[in-house]
Formats: sequence, structure tokens, C-alpha cells
Amino acid sequence: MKSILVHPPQQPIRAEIQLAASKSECNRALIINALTGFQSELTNISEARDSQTMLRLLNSDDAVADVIDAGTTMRFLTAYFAVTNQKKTMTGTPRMCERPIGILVDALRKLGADITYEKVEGYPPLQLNGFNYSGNNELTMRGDVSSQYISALLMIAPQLPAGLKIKLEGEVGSRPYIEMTLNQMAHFGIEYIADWEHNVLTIPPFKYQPKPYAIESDWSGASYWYSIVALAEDAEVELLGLKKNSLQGDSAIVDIMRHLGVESVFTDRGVLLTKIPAKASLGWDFTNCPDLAQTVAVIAAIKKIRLSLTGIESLKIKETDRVFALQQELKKLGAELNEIEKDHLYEVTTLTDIPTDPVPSIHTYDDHRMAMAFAPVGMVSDILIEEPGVVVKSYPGYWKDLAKVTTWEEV
Ligand SMILES: O=C(O)C1=C[C@@H](OP(=O)(O)O)[C@@H](O)[C@H](O)C1
Ligand SMILES: C=C(OP(=O)(O)O)C(=O)O
Repeated sequence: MKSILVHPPQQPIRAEIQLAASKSECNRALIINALTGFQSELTNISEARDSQTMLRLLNSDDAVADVIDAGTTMRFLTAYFAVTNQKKTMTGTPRMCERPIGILVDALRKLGADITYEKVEGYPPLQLNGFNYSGNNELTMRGDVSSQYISALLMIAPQLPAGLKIKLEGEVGSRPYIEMTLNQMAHFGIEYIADWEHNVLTIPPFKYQPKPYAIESDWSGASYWYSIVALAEDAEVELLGLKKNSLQGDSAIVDIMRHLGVESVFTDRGVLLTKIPAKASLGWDFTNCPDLAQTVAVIAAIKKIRLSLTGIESLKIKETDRVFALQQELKKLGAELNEIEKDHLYEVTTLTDIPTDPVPSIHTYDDHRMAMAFAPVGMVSDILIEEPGVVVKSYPGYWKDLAKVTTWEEV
């Protein structure tokens, strides 16, 4: 499949969508379950390739663990295989081998892991050569690069003979993901101390208690439905399987979209999205919800809302450099993403209507979120999405679900 051409809907949208499970919640549940000896019953396991890869690698004796492009799978498994003394080569796509992992490797080495870099210092592929506990139960590490290093260490911490105290330095990014990790650990019996005033997390030594766990639907995936409702002329969508008090930080989309044209009403099955008037401008800090930045930038560009974004530095080290990718592709829609203050403040400005001849063709840069954030532009004007198969990373049913509200074709 080369590209998908999305057409605007011909009638009002009224739909119920059973959202896919969260790959983030799932990958934590899978690691914790592995640490309990695979004794918990997990339900609503995510179909996302990142989670299916985690499941496969946890059950494989192969010496090479290829995570493909899954960041959490790379970071969580590196910690898990290291402390469980499994000798593995950790590798992934060329892009995965450009995503930094040195902060996690340094921390694991301090705990007693023997890890070597196969090619470039600080980056995969890695060789895990075994674990000889150092007795160290305190670490200081940067919290402003990726929260995944911290989640990876937290989950293995109760297994260490003296537990672990982690002091985070710098402005902590993606903190809701750390809290999600701690909450899931608590579900399996761990009593942690999170001192967010001083950014110190303390995990006592403890044995995880096996328990059933149901994985919630994916709030990051929900964001594309907010976009569909915001952009379509007439739309009401009920998203099934989401909870008001979610562990997922991307539930912040509820607050963001209240400003950008979508009201959320929680039902006993999920959340009902309806249209409301949007503000003319908005400033938002994405430090806690970086995966929403692309969705929100595209909505603002199409609705001609002046959007200021902060907290998007981490976008540069994700599936692609998402800041660059957004800058390139928004231009095709007549909008710009400008850097106003270096590495800090960005602004979306719309210059023209969406060009129609030729239909804009959006390059997706091996990034599922580029495809899913730009496809809703089809609610207002024809749009081509290149390499649409990228969505399998987190939301394999995306195109099938989109067909419930509008038409699209492969071209
Ligand atoms: O822990 C997680 O499940 C994730 C944490 C975030 O990454 P960073 O902590 O690198 O920002 C997020 O972008 C990613 O999609 C999933
Ligand atoms: C950044 C993402 O994933 P990861 O870092 O786990 O590859 C994402 O899903 O947007």
C-alpha cells in the first residue's frame, strides 16, 4: 500500500469506536507480569506492534532481541534482561539505533549490569553480558531526556536486594508516564514513596503479587478522534473503553480540546465527544503529554487557531525528529511551525487555506503519529497519507476505524 487518500465525509458523523488498548499500559503490565513469573491474568492486551513485540521477546530464548521501533520495548527490556541476568543483544531499526539510551545504561551499570555498546557509545545496539549486583541502592540520573529510562528502572527496582532510591535531576519530562508506572506497580502490591517536591522516588525491595489486570483503551489513540470531531462539520463520536480517572497522561486531551472545539462527557462506556466553539488562540505546555503535540498542531493549523507550544524538545528524539517532520508537512497545508525561542517556544500559524490541486501528500517519516495526526485533515479537504502502514506501531485498526466515519481509498 503506497498511500491512502482520505475524502471528507458526505454526511454528519455519528459513530461508536472501540478504541485499541494502550501500548504504554500494556508494556508495563507485561514487564511486571514477567517479574511475577507470568502468573497474572492480563486482559485487553494491546494489538499494537510495540506490545506484540514485547510479548514475543519476553517469551523468546533468542540471543538477539530486535525491538523494531518500539522505544518502551527497548528501554524496559534492557533493564529487565539486565537484572534477570539474561545475555542478549538489544537492537532495532536504524532509527532506534539513533535514539539515546546512555542514561539508562549508566544507571544499570551502577547497579551491577555488564553492558557494552556494539557500535556507537550511548546508542543501541547493546550487548547485555550479565548482572553482578553492586549493592548500590541509590542513583542520581537526568529526568529531562526520556521518562522511559526511569520507568524501566522503577519496574525492576523491587527485585533488587535493597530496593532503589532514584533522584531525578533537571525538569522531569513525561512525568505522567512515571506515575503510570508507579500506579501499575502499586496494583501489584508495591508500596513506593514518590517525593515530587524533591524529585526522589523510593522503591523498597518487595515481591510483586500476581493479580488480574485489565489494560485501558489508549488515550493517545483517542486524540485522533478528538481531531476528527474538531475538524468535521457535524460530528458526535463515543469512544468506548476510556475512563475519567485514567493512569494515562494523554487524557489531558480532554482539557486541551475544550479550548479547541470538543466537549467530553464521560458515560458508563467511555467518553462522548461533541462539538463546541473553539478559541482563537491557545498556549499549551506539552512536557507531560509529548505524544499529543502533533495532533494538536494539526488541529490548530486547520482551524486557523494561533497555537503556542512549549515542552516539545523531546519530540526530536522520538520515532523521527517530530519538530522537523511537522515543520515540513504543515507547510503543505498552508501553515507553519516556527521556533520562536530556541528549543523552547514554538508557534503554529496558518497562512493560506489547504491547497487542493494537487492534493497535499503527507510524508510520514516512519512515524505512526504523523499518519494519524494528519489523516483527520481529510474531514475538510482531500489528503494523501504516505506509507499508511506505519500506524501498526500503536493503533493497527486505525484505517478500519476511520472507514466508519468517512471514505478513503488506497492509491
Ligand atoms: O513510557 C511510555 O510508555 C512512554 C513515554 C513517553 O516517552 P518519553 O518519556 O521518552 O517522553 C511517550 O512519548 C511514549 O510514547 C510512551
Ligand atoms: C514516542 C512513542 O513511542 P516510543 O518512544 O515508545 O517508541 C510514541 O508512541 O509516540
